[in-house]
Amino acid sequence: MSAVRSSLRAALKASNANVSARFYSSKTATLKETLAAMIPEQQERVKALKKEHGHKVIQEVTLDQVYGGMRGIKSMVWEGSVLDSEEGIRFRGLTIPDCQAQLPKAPGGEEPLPEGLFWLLLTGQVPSEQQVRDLSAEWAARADLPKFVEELIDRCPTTLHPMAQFSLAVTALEHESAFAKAYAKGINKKEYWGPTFEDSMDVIAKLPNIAGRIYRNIYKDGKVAPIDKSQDYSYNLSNILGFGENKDFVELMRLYLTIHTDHEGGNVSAHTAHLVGSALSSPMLSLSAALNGLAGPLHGLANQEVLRWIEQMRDTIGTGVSDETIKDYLWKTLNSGRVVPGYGHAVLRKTDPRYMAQREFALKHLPEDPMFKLVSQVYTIAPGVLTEHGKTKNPYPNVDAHSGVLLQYYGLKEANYYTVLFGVSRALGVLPQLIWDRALGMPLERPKSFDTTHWEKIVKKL
Ligand SMILES: CC(=O)SCCNC(=O)CCNC(=O)[C@H](O)C(C)(C)COP(=O)(O)OP(=O)(O)OC[C@H]1O[C@@H](n2cnc3c(N)ncnc32)[C@H](O)[C@@H]1OP(=O)(O)O
Ligand SMILES: O=C([O-])CC(=O)C(=O)O
Repeated sequence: MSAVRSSLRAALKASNANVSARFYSSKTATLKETLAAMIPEQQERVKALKKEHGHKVIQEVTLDQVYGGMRGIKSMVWEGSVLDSEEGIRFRGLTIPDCQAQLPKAPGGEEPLPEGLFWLLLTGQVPSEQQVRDLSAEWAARADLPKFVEELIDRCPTTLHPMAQFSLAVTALEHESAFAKAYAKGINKKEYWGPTFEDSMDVIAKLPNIAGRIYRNIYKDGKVAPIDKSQDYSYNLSNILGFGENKDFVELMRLYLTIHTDHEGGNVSAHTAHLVGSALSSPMLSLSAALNGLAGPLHGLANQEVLRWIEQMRDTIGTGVSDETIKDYLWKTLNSGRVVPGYGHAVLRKTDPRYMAQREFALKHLPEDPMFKLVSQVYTIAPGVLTEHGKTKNPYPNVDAHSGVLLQYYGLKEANYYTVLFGVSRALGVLPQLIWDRALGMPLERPKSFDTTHWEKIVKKL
């Protein structure tokens, strides 16, 4: 082992690398080692940027933006991904097709492993196959839940929404937080990122057991399969849900968990994780807050709403119907004062590439499924209707317009559960940023607000 590597090892041990230490025997750099090596340079980069350009004015803000959900106000730092309104998301500069081509796959698999995307989001580097295998093994090794969290989930009434159960269980993991314990002992600010990394790895590793247990309790026999330590994250999640035997479902999970991770910083779940984390709340509390935002119907819960809406459409008008019939159905939804779920976006102005990735998966694996055909037909008709309706700035489908139809095809038909899978994936996107927030010493987030009387005075003076 080189001198650099052994001094890194000593530094990491000092920064609470309890579980990671088990993987030091690996020949390739671990994720924590890779990250530790990057932090000083990034700290210097940000320091220099602020010193030289900190005083510059970036943009003007209008009153419409203040009253309009802060759309377009450039006010956050988010390292993992940037969203272009026309092109869609790039993860550390890579598009979804780039990720499909470049990220490591499971043996015999064709879709990227979300472990690789997590590595990419955190470090900006495409990991080697060995690094991804080691990360799968590390997550599997950390997957066990504390007994009281299992009992907490088991005691939830089956009528409690799966997202509420999910958020409860993640909040309860606070009990295990290395960051909260280190803070209570008086950890130096410079070392915050170490226990934040450990907590993030722990909480992500435990999500298949939480998500799987909720599903098995509400919809099945309550029996939860053990984690297979030789398998990847998506296999284990699929297996706990009860779909481990179905290779195509496992492949779908790999794609699903990769593409739902991150969508730059301003979306409700990412922004929430960042905001709550800025108070130095633990990764567990920050993530559970993000999940509560994801559970709203204008955000992640839209995937549940889409499947319900498509099923209601099928039950009302049937399948194999004319375009005109679908058009009428869309108008009925709009005229009743509801949104068309899965369509529109706060930033995107074209079809979401995450929708396209799922559509391509469907064209390959389930081209004849009647529900997929219905979704495809809506895809050709809804943009015209929404344009004619004239309200939405984006008449095209977003990620949530497609996910449900894939899951139902493989037998995961319980739409109320769908956002839990979104939440598992979103954890892999928001926690890397929280680690960087701590490494860069990002401050408490606290924008200025005024009441309407003040705003009236402010704008009248302009
Ligand atoms: C993972 C994700 O979070 S992706 C988004 C998932 N959510 C959905 O699919 C729900 C349906 N879509 C929507 O409600 C919206 O398009 C949102 C919430 C995603 C974005 O909201 P905004 O940025 O405010 O959209 P926009 O500026 O285009 O809205 C202007 C008007 O069009 C309406 N509109 C937007 N999308 C739709 C839609 N799909 N159907 C009907 N009306 C719509 C808005 O409700 C708003 O109406 P209002 O002026 O009466 O308040
Ligand atoms: O970007 C947004 O506002 C919503 C979204 O698509 C996501 O969070 O995945």
